[in-house]
Amino acid sequence: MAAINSDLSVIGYTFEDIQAMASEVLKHSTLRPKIGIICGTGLDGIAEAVENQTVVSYDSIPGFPVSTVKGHSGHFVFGTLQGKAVLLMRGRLHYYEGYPMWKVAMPVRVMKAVGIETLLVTNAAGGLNPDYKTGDLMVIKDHIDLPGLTGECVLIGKNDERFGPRFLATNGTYDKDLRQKFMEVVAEMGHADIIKEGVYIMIGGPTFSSTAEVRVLRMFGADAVGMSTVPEAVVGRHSSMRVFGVSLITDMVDFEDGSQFQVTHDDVLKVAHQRAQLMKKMFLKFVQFID
Ligand SMILES: O=P(O)(O)O[C@@H]1C[C@H](O)[C@@H](CO)O1
Ligand SMILES: Nc1nc2[nH]cnc2c(=O)[nH]1
Repeated sequence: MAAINSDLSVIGYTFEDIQAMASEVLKHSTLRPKIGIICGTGLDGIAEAVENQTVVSYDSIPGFPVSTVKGHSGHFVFGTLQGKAVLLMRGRLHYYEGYPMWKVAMPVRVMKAVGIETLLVTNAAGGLNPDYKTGDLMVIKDHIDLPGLTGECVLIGKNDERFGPRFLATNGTYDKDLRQKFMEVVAEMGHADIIKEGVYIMIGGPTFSSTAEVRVLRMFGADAVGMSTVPEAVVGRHSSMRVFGVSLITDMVDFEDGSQFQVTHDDVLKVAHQRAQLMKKMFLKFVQFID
């Protein structure tokens, strides 16, 4: 009798699958971007600033999963930002939507096959660090892959070395120069007061964390909690991309027992929309410095 799970080929897309999807995406534009941007929940305002846009809907790419979450519209946008060719993902995939972890970050492999070398990732997150406030931005200096630590690492499954190495060091995932440049840009724009640098912890979601859980997350050393980004950043590094991530703090978690405040997805979207224009301006300045 065959061993259970002996067919490892069912885990993951093949190199050829990814190449085929990338070719499909590339058919739609003559641009060959090296900068890729993944827009977090409600944070796709940056797409408005993209000039010479070509939109490629995920559902038009054979085999490509679709986004199902409010605030994630589900298409790639080719175009230029400050004259630089970019490829945006308006809509990401989350583990809690029911996708296996290896599928959640497969668009990053497609981006790599398209030619992306620098990956900029945004997300909406809850603030755990008591020095933060709603509306702050946290440049991600490191992450805690809670699903990964508990056996749901995005790189689990058969490894094709053409994607990257079997074993990956994930310290230093977030590019130091890009982090520094973003902080400088924001400070020059007069917003040094809202910019922080910290550790993002990924939970599987879709539940927002309980009071006991947020205490644990803080004890682990995390400054913000969210439900995405880490698989994308890990696959980005696995693909030898330069990775940058920034979290918008959409709410502050409450550590007190009996707290009446309960965050909702609409609260997250509201703060994301309030900050959309500012984030757009920051990214417009930031991309100028990316080679
Ligand atoms: O895609 P991101 O991580 O920005 O989305 C956050 C986390 C959940 O998907 C959602 C919760 O409101 O926002
Ligand atoms: N509290 C909290 N707020 C969020 N905003 C976006 N994601 C999250 C999360 O996981 N927790």
